[in-house]
Amino acid sequence: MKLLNASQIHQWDQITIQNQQLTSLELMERAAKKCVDWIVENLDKKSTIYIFCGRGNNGGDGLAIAKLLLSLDFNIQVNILAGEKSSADFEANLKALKSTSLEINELHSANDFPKLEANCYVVDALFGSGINKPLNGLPLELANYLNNFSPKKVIAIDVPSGMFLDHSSYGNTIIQADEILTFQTYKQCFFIAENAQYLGNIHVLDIGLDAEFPYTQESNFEITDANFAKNIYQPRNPFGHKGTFGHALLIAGSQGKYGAALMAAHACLRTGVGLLTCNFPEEIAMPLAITLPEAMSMKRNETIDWDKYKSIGIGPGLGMESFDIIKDVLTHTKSPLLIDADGLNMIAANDELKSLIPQNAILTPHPKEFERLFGKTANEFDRIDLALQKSQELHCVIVLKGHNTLIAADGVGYFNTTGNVGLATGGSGDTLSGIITSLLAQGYISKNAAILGVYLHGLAADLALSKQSVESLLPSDLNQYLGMAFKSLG
Ligand SMILES: NC(=O)C1=CN([C@@H]2O[C@H](COP(=O)(O)OP(=O)(O)OC[C@H]3O[C@@H](n4cnc5c(N)ncnc54)[C@H](OP(=O)(O)O)[C@@H]3O)[C@@H](O)[C@H]2O)[C@@H](O)CC1
Ligand SMILES: [K+]
Repeated sequence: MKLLNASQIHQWDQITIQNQQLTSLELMERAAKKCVDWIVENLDKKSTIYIFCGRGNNGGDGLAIAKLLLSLDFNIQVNILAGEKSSADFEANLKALKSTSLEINELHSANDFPKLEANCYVVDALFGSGINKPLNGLPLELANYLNNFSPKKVIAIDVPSGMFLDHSSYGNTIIQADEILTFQTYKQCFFIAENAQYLGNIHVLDIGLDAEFPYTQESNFEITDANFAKNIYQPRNPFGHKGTFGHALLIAGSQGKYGAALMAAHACLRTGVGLLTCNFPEEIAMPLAITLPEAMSMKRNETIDWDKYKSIGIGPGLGMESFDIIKDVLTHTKSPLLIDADGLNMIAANDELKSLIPQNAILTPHPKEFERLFGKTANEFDRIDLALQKSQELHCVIVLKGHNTLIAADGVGYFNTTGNVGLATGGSGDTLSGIITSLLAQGYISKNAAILGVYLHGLAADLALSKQSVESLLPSDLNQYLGMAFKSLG
């Protein structure tokens, strides 16, 4: 699913109004009704709901919500920012609300802020997709007031006020949401870790916007959900033999980091590779044979037959002392390549190695490794832009690992939607390397191996939560759930 920017979302609104022969006020009513359905189902009617409205259409939504809640006998209190300028639909809803018995509190200064009851709810309808500058003045004071109070829940309408949809809000004040009721589609800002503290649970409400419009739009960003993964999944040929599913070579492990190599190998096997050869330190050849008898092994300094392998994965637990082997691989490989961890760190420290990265290689840095490779950026949006730029320059795929891992390929960024914080532990990346190396060996093109690998890795972690908690989850647990993750694609 494409992620649209703020201006495209605004156009989407207009196209829907045209194509469905609606008024914008009717569309607003539809949006408000969806929010109210959610509120009725999820909030405790006994607690007061304080609704804070700006004077644009986000504020208009807030007023339309207030009108509906009033008709359902919810206990509400409505506050609007004082000001001259307002949208037509805001004015129409204000007029309608003023015709009821409800008293409306106008906020001219901080003295007008209501005293919030303990255990109340706050609906944040100050600014939505029309935000065009950081909060300042009275809205800023209000945001600080609400953030300091901590009501039972803050429900943001469309986006938390103060958050830009498609560029960085780094360092700005944003109203902290517990629940976000967003219209029709995810917004790019929801996938950015620097916004994490302001984002709560995100609920996408279908308000029936024009179904065709997103397909007519150019976008540099997409999200990879179940449908996306199903489309790129290649079901296993029932007549296949071990040669059909590729022979992978995994070059990993060093003293003190043997586990990384074993975890990568295990995940590689569980992802369906036909054959796996492990180039691991000699001292773990025996533990490997005992724990993963399906894997073959070779010595670290043994000559590699470059024609033999359908994919090579290098890096998990490799250590920084393996310069010769990474150089050898970068120079000679004829197979699709995945580079992770110390493989990346050695490249970052050496310009010659950097110049040898082959086309279509998959690089899987975490943010620190990314910084070592490509430099520091002022914020996460810039880092993502840099990943897109570097993936084009180097003709490779960059998997920027994080809460919503981004796969940068061909100038497009794909945000992954599976996974949980249980993955934030040593070994997760090694498991991911094994999975992607396996998919490469099975003939997936680099971009699809990276997208599907990241998706399956996250999904296995989500499925593992049926038995584990986000605290207890171990990367090696994922191997047991890769089977279920694959089954969900069939
Ligand atoms: N898309 C859809 O499908 C649907 C959208 N709907 C709703 O419409 C919302 C978008 O509404 P919107 O365009 O009227 O903008 P909104 O966010 O209310 O801002 C209003 C004005 O505030 C101002 N302003 C900006 N930043 C500021 C700041 N920091 N401090 C102070 N002022 C600031 C700025 O005016 P300016 O300052 O430029 O004069 C801006 O024009 C959307 O989020 C959703 O809730 C639904 O109703 C139906 C379906
Ligand atoms: K809002």
